Amino acid sequence: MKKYNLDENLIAKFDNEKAIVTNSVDVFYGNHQSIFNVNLDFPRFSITALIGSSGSGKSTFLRCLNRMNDSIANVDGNIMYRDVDINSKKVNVYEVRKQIGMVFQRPNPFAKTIRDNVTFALKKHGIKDKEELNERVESSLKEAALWDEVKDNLDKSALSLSGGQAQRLCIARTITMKPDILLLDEPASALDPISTAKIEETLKNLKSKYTIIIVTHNMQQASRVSDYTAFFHSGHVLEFDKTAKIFTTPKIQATEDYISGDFG
Ligand SMILES: Nc1ncnc2c1ncn2[C@@H]1O[C@H](COP(=O)(O)OP(=O)(O)OP(=O)(O)O)[C@@H](O)[C@H]1O
Repeated sequence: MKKYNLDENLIAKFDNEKAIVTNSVDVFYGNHQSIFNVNLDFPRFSITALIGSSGSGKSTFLRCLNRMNDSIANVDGNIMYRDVDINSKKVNVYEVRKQIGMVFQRPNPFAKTIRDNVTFALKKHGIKDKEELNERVESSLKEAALWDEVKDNLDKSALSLSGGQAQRLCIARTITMKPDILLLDEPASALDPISTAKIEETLKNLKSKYTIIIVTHNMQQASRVSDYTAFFHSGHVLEFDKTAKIFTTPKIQATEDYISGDFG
């Protein structure tokens, strides 16, 4: 395995408004440290890709951003969202997840109707008005680019959807809560190229309303959809910059080796 200089990290800062900022984030699974001193500013209304080889810490870091590591790891450092450190145990995790939603690698619709998948969380939060629920179903499915395909079958089981449709339903289910930030952990890795293209198109359309942070192994996908890219290696972020820069003129050898496939 090649050795890279972990001190040589190049984290660009931008003037854009920030959606979420991490300061000195370290993550420990028991005694094993998986994330080291990550300081990243995520620009608002843009897509940031987290790239890096398997085990480099992308998912662990992503999960810190809406407290999904609470029961499995110790997370140190500050994660600032709207002037609040959401890593503080005093902060209500359910409130955090209302603002910062997550979509997982495998589409995981509930064994309910398409409509009920979208309204489930809304009803839990006390929204009962039928008209409002119907409006939210339509607008969320439209935003997730699924409405045209399912509008005549809203009361059919979500389990009858294809993998790509189910993943767009999971996106609709998340955005129906009107979050600020959408986290996606390899959302297209289980999908065929056509479904993947639809997800990518959907994400590009969503970034006018949401800040999106996506973990991907797929370099073409990172270069197609993202505005910014963070390169993870052994739990460190070695380089963060505009995606166009990372993919054309990376500043360090490790990034160049990773994106050109000459890494390990
Ligand atoms: N639940 C867990 N318990 C203990 N160690 C874990 C756990 N999850 C991840 N790790 C360790 O943390 C490190 C980072 O893993 P993580 O899954 O975050 O990397 P990744 O870059 O997302 O990898 P992949 O691309 O394969 O999903 C690895 O050493 C992994 O073994």
